Amino acid sequence: MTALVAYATSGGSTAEIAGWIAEELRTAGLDTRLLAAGEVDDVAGYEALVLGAAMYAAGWHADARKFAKRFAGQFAGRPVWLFDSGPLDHTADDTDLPPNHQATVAMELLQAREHVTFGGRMTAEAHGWLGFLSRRMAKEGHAGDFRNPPRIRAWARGVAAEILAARQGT
Ligand SMILES: Cc1cc2nc3c(=O)[nH]c(=O)nc-3n(C[C@H](O)[C@H](O)[C@H](O)COP(=O)(O)O)c2cc1C
Repeated sequence: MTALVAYATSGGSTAEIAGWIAEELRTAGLDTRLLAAGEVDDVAGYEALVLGAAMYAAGWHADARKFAKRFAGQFAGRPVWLFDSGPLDHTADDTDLPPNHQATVAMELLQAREHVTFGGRMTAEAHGWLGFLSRRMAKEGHAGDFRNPPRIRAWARGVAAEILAARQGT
């Protein structure tokens, strides 16, 4: 049995968070695949899903939105968790941020158990459109890494425990 950790990213920081989560699932003894959301074309074989999205313009990264639509209803009976990463300050750690509209839709489509928001990261070194906008936002004082690996890893250990508990129930 294999868990899937899928992520939607433009600058790579959400992919890194997904990697930390996958590491914790593996440490807990779960066989785990880590894939970009756009690379997933079949979900039939997975016992559980963690889907993560970078947040842009108050919404979810398009690859995560498309994933939720493509696989709507296909995780029935299997546990699903959603996370997003975005705020360039400490609000995600200090408060329980509610899911935005697109995350709420994804929760319904995938019948997710839980949604959580983690802080984001922005560097001025990104390329292309992201680099252009990031440099502008960095000048306004928004650059930085607001991810919290201990919090993310602790959350992932809780997810792993729930996946293992779900196995007992089957
Ligand atoms: C143009 C732009 C728009 C953004 N819009 C939001 C937003 O609406 N809400 C938010 O929480 N974070 C926003 N962010 C911050 C990103 O979500 C954050 O940098 C995130 O870590 C990026 O993830 P990625 O590196 O995986 O693409 C924005 C960043 C950029 C560059």
